[in-house]
Amino acid sequence: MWETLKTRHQDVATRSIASLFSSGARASRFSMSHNGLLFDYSKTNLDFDILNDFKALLDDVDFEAKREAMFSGAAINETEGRSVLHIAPRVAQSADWPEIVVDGEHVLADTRAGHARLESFAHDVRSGAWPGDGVTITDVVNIGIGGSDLGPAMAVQALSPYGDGPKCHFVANADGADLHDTLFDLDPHTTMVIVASKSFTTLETMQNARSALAWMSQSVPDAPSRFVAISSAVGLTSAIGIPDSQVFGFGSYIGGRYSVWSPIGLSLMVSIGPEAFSEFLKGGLDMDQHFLTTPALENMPVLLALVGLWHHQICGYGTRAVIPYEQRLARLPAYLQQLEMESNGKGVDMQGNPLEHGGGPVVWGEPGTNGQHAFFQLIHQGQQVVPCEFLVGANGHEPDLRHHHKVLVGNCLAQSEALMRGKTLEVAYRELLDQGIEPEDARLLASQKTFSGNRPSTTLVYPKLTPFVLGQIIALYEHRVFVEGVALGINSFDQWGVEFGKELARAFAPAFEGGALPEDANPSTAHLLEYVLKCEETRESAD
Ligand SMILES: O=P(O)(O)OC[C@H]1O[C@](O)(CO)[C@@H](O)[C@@H]1O
Repeated sequence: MWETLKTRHQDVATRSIASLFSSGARASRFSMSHNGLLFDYSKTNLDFDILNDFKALLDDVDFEAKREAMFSGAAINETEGRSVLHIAPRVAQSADWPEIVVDGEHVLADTRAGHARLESFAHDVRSGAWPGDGVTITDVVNIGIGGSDLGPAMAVQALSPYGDGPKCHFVANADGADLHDTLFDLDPHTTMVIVASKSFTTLETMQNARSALAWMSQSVPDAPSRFVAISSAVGLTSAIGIPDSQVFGFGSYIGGRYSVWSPIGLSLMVSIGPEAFSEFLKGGLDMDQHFLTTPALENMPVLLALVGLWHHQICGYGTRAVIPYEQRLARLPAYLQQLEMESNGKGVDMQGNPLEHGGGPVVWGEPGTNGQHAFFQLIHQGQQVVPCEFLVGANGHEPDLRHHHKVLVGNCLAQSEALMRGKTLEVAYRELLDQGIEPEDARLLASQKTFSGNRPSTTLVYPKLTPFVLGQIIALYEHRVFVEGVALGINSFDQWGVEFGKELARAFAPAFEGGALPEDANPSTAHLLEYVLKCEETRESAD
């Protein structure tokens, strides 16, 4: 099917997307809605023949059976020998969802019990009942990195209008500046620290946790009592003395970058409250039900994936820009970078063979309208085509600033229109003449003001960024990653590619304590280190 799709691409490569609208019904036929969300992919070069070829491709790779396997708890993460059940916290919200049994463990029953315990703890923190010494927690510092940071950080910001609990802060980087700048003006007496790490071995997180504990110990006599641990490796959490009653575990079948739904989302739960957090889970559940039961070509995550495969694998566009017209989704592109690039940024298939059709694209982005004043120049006139994925809410949370929202939405719609429509040399020239520019100057300037157009984009419209809607959106993207991974033959749930760099960082550590670099270190690396150490000595003697 890949070859058929590539041939189709050759046939339609020069076709104008705008011309596809001449049939009149394209806008409604190449968009779909589900429970408040509208996904419009009409401003792409996809047609029904292409979609049907993709459907055949999904049949070839047994997509429906693989989807069923994920939901039923089969060990589809083969290289780590694990099930993939980030859906568990969501489907556990439905009393009727059939139990999922993995290695004799009743996943949903366990998930519900763990969730109830977490909810009770979050209630206590929010009400001031915890820590119980007359202190009310005003600030929460989540120490974690990757999936133990990006999901909660993105969601806390996204749902800030619902945030009526303690203020949440996030520390991820090994750079001490991150911890320093966060703790700088916090009161240790009223601060709770969450150490969030699935493995509880991640270097950055462990170092930040120890330094935060030292900071807390200067003022709070029983500092570990203000710490909470969240991990799949609960046996390791005692290393920093966190009491068992403040340790919340979750199953290893929930991958780090898929873990915002699990206890890793505690900071979000404390911020918006357990009821609103349940709404977030229910939004995810809504998307799960849709994804699991809807035919492929009416299925939102599948369609999102097919657009992605069409643009990257077939058209050869190297990157995908995600542009939320929603300031509070400022961290969504970073969140999706991990979700998509750590999942599908692979070079080999499940059997270890080089991927025939490549892995996932580079994902990047910024909120609109800011991006318009930064990188949209290239998107409109640069020589490479960057498919854009716009997201926009029909409503904002600021009724008094509704006029701002109209401008925001207007800009979003204008971008997708301009990208597709373009502007010919002739039109640009005429416009300049109409402005009274001399013909010779107009001719010169017109080429600068020409837009090739025919640049694809999709738009996801949601009613308002509520906890439920955010849950729908995040689950939508997660399932998209799964579909793309299945189509390409990738295991989307391991991340061996990040291990080698970690190994070398560990091996280099002694060189900073008077030891030596490993013998096989490259001379360039040795030269850089020598320079750093020299500067460090200079700084110390200057002190
Ligand atoms: O939650 P942990 O185990 O500290 O891992 C943090 C992150 O590190 C990674 O393993 C990559 O190094 C991610 O997959 C994960 O989200």
